[in-house]
Amino acid sequence: MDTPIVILNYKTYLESSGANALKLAHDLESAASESGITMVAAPQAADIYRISDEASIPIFAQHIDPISPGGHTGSSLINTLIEAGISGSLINHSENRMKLADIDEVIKLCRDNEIESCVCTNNIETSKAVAALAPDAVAVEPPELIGTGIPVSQAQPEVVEDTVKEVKAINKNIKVLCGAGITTGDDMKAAMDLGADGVLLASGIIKAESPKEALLDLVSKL
Ligand SMILES: O=C(CO)COP(=O)(O)O
Repeated sequence: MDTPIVILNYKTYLESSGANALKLAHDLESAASESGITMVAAPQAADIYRISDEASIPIFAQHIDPISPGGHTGSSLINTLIEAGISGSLINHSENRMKLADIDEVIKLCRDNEIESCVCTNNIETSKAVAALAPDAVAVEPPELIGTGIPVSQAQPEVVEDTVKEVKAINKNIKVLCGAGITTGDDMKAAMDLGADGVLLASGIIKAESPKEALLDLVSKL
């Protein structure tokens, strides 16, 4: 089996913005090299180049717009994000939801540009719908648990287990991650025991006193 994946969604916390975004990237870099676990940073668009210039870690965008080059003021163009240093993107995060047709368009843009697509979903049913679009990964995150510190893998294990089962039945090549409230080694181990390929998380690491120690604790039970 492939190694577990950790994606850290930087969101728009001050602790993960600007100079702090780079500091966190170095924490991810050293935690990944000490643990051997793949750790991906998903910073704000404005911080992507800063991180790719200074750190050696995979970087995902938090969002890509379903557009081609031209007149789209204020949008995030995939070509520019790739040049800035991304190798993948989150799509349809609960805090930035998209229409189904636009999700499909962005998955295709990622495929055509040979970068990874990770579509966020809110439950088992939307995970099944998205699996039909064949992204590289689906990340199921019940919105009511996001930012609460209550881990989906322990509070709603059936959501993780059934999403894995249903998505893999549609397309076994799609990786299934879970997120919302994931913080500790026990939370991540519970996710992996339920069949997940990894976790997508934010506040538990970003708000920790030592993000690097929190990352090492996260993967300590694997
Ligand atoms: O939305 C999330 C990651 O994309 C989860 O956020 P928290 O880890 O803060 O609950």
